[in-house]
Amino acid sequence: MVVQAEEGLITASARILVATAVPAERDAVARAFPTAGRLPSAGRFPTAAREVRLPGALLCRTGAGPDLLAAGVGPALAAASTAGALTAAGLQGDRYGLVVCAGIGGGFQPGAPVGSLVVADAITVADLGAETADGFLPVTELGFGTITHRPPASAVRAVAEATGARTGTVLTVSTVTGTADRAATLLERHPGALAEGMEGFGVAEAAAAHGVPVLEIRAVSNPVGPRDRAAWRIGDALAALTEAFGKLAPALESWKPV
Ligand SMILES: O=C(O)c1cccc(C(=O)CC[C@H]2O[C@@H](n3cnc4c(=O)[nH]cnc43)[C@H](O)[C@@H]2O)c1
Repeated sequence: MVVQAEEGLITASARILVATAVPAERDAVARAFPTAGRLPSAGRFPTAAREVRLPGALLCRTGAGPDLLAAGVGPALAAASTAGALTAAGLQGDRYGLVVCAGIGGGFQPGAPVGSLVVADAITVADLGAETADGFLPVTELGFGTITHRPPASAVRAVAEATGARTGTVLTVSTVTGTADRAATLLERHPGALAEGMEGFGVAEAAAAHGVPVLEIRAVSNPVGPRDRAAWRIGDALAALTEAFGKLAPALESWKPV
């Protein structure tokens, strides 16, 4: 597989790490790689898969497909787990060429209806900063760090074309949005936001620290807004994730030089 991204050449030997939050999401991605084997009756992984114990996380090496990591819920644990996997690969001299954060997420309405797929052109942390009397200040305005990672545009396009995903900002939050007011505030601050999740920025920080490009793909399981558990469609979103990854392997192969 040869992929040219803005960040550099990803070669035929490049491996892909897919970081989800929970095992159910990881297994939804695994189901898209039938060449890796059948799901064993007693197990969760394709038969060709091998489990590698890493500090704080279990890595599933599918062989034919990408490596899969259930990295944990929230930006901090997802960053720690992803960094561990990237470090382990680097120490073995077998670095990853791409990290993909994938999972279910909330969709801002009407841009990202439940059941739709979103690929991030910006991975932005929404609540890292300071609350002041005059409103929220992002951490960058306090003189620290970054709040946005930008995936390679050519890769984002390839994913969108192959899967039909909508393209926009995916926000990372530490607290799931639960009111219409909060959703409106987030959209006012981030007019390009289509979805929110809890891991993307953490995964992206780890990838950036290792100089590896990152993507984020979210299948929308619920609307962002007033809390309504009856409106969750987690099964449908997991199925959409499987379908998306089924279309992704050829898309990655067809990425063109920028
Ligand atoms: O209790 C609630 O109201 C509630 C609403 C949505 C999601 C949750 C979760 O605990 C799931 C967190 C998990 O799933 C991703 N996720 C899914 N939907 C959203 C969302 O609307 N906003 C943020 N994250 C979401 C997230 O990436 C976590 O991995 C609870």
